[in-house]
Amino acid sequence: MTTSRDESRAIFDRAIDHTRGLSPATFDQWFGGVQFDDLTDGVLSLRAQNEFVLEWVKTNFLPTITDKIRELTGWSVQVAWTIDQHLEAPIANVPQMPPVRPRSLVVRPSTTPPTPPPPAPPSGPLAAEPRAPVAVPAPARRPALPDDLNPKHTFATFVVGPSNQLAHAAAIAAAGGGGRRYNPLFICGGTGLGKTHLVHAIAHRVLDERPGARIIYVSAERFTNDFITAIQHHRMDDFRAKYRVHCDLLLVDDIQFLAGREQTQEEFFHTFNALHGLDRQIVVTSDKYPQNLERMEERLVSRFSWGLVADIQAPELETRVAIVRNKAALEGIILPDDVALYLAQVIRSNVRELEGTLIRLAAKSSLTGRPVDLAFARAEITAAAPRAQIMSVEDIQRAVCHHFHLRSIDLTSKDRHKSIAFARHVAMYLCKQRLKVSFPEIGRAFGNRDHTTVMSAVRKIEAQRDTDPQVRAHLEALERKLAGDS
Ligand SMILES: Nc1ncnc2c1ncn2[C@@H]1O[C@H](COP(=O)(O)OP(=O)(O)OP(=O)(O)O)[C@@H](O)[C@H]1O
Repeated sequence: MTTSRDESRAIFDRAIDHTRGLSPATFDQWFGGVQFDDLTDGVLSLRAQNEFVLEWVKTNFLPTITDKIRELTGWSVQVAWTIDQHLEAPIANVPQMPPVRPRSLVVRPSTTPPTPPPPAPPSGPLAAEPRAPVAVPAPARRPALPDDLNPKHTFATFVVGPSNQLAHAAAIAAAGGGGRRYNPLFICGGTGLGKTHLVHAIAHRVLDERPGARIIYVSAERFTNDFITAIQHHRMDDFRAKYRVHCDLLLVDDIQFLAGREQTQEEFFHTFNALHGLDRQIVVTSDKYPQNLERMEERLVSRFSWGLVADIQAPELETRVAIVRNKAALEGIILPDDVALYLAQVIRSNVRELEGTLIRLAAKSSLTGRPVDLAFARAEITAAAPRAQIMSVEDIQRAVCHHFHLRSIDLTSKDRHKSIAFARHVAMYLCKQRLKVSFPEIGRAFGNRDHTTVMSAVRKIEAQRDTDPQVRAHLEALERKLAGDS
């Protein structure tokens, strides 16, 4: 099939619109450095401003674009690239400033009007910079909070329990609040467990106590986009000054986003070294332990472990109850104790979900005029949540016993017979997979075993799942059973 230039441009535009729709802000950042040349008989000719843009677009966007073109035309698309520093008609118009509201906060020291500088500690990461003239004036009092720093995420609203107390204490120390300070502080844990909350709390605390402190709070994605914009606009000096010099406290959320982004990792490595060398506090969050970060340079991984790695586990029942009560009080929701307990019992996987359910119940209650009582909560949750979410450890134990023809007491007993131990390990693994309860909680439910026993059981089954077809078959059968039964 041969197409006219207009037709091929129209096809390309449709593919591009589709791709832009998936992530408009990121798209515009990148496609300001790409130009369409031609699309003829399955050969797509593109121009990139530099190699870096080319690589990024090729890795992150091209598959979506070429898939869409294939869908529209049936062509199996080949891409021909040219490097051209001076693009005449880039696909996206790049504004002078990054196109999205930066998910970062930079607080610069106050210079005008002259006000007494905030009391600075004699030394340490948050000590005032030598009084270099700074171009951007900032308010002398605590600056207004940007949207991306949630005003509710403070230490005061964070409920501390065994699952998060180390991370909490370390966060307080990182904010200069006493205790041994670790640099970097690496906070890791599953989704919705309070990592971002703690990082915001650090920023709030520092801003309260030292309004002049220069804090950068940034997601790793934002850091990446800033970096790219700086490269595109030849503003690397500004970028480096911002991150390496005019920064007393660097808070980076979701560092796992840097996976496989080698050049950004390299830049972050140097940023890290510069700040660490000046003893400026660095706090990083991640959904994984440093050593489990994939496609991350070894030297970065090792630096992440230089200070303290503090993990957050799924909260225990008591903490969940406290969180849900706290949230209700903050939102002005009247929540009877039995409903708080019920919610905490059935929603274990993450706090975000727990909070979301509470808000949903409150909204439904005000719409229907029904009070949030136990019957109402039960009915709503059963109707709304996928049943897998409200499955309990006991449900999994029951399913495993049924599958392996065991009695439930076998799983909690001290019996080390091979077949019983294997079934027990499988049950522990499924609890970790499906319920996201903490290792200690699982240990308690399996005859008060130590959390390290659970961790090793889970690891064992993970390894066998990948190598042993029989184990995989058991797991698949159980997964099916749980999906059907639950
Ligand atoms: N211990 C806690 N006390 C009070 N609120 C909490 C606690 N843990 C989590 N939350 C709340 O749960 C919600 C999700 O937390 P947060 O956004 O910090 O999770 P996260 O670990 O950063 O997740 P993700 O990795 O998905 O970004 C927030 O509203 C937060 O305030």
